[in-house]
Amino acid sequence: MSAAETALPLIDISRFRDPAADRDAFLADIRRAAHEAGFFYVVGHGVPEELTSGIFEVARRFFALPEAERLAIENVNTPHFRGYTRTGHEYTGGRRDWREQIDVGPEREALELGPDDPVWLRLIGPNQWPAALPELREVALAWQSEAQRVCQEVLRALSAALGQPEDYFDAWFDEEAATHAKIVRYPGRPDDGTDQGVGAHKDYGFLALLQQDEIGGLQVELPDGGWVDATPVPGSFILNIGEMLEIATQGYLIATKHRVISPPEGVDRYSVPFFLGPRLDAFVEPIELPADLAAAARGISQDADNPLLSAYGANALLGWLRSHPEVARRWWSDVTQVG
Ligand SMILES: O=C(O)CCC(=O)C(=O)O
Ligand SMILES: [Fe+2]
Repeated sequence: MSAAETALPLIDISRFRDPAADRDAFLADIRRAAHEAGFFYVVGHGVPEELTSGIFEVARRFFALPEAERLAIENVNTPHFRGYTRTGHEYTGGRRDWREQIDVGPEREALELGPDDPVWLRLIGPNQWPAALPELREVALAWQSEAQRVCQEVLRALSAALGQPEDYFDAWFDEEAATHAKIVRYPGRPDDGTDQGVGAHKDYGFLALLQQDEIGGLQVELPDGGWVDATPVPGSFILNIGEMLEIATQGYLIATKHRVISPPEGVDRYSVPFFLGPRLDAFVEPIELPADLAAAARGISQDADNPLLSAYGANALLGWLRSHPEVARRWWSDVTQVG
């Protein structure tokens, strides 16, 4: 499948630093992709093939481990939403997602918190790694660091495309940035007639990056409410705009809804999404856009069931509590107000 046959735009991010490339043409291309679709393929990213195949290889080995080994790092063990989630134990839009996964965040110790500290600081804490597959840690952290590098490069290109200095957002993405990755397996659809691999949603950080295998199933919502396939393009990542960037641009950039349809019975799909979240204490303020872009800003679409809160930590916590009710019940039942 070549990019010309796909419904979403394709951006070669290496053009951003290439002295021989036409910078204005490149910025116009990435601006259009992020404004119109909010979803695009990225090539020219420089992530070694060894790492992209390595992460799928450890993923296959992890999900093939006996259930007891996977459950040894189940996310209900800690309050930080890290570690393993069994198939059918995560929810989107109130409905069960048919996928199993490991959540990985930055390697940090839990904080000693007092009663006046914001509750979302309790999200910070260590990862859980499988004793039976020690190489997963190294590969996952290396992959995550490359995914963050690519996302930050795309964010710098978007900042420039929006008439801002390239480093406009850099301060939110220091070593305390709330980034995270998921290593996901979508089993073939269950025999109960459902096919929700993951239900329709927007991502709530600044940007998300996705490495998907060749199976397909990711779909992206069109402005008219229809859905298009984000067909796999070998060697590419898919990048999409998150809600924080939609807020910062007053809707000039768009956080597009997407979902995953389960593969057919007997087929597994693997994917590795990465979410570029800022520091938990980031407050997202509107960018002053050039007049022509401001005129094309659509405003922010508030969803009554999923209100946008301004401090990133509050949004992130709300998202985690909704999608992982078992962790919420065990570790967060004292929390009645997140923001
Ligand atoms: O696995 C995929 O293709 C997409 C996953 C996704 O959208 C998410 O986890 O937020
Ligand atoms: Fe997503």
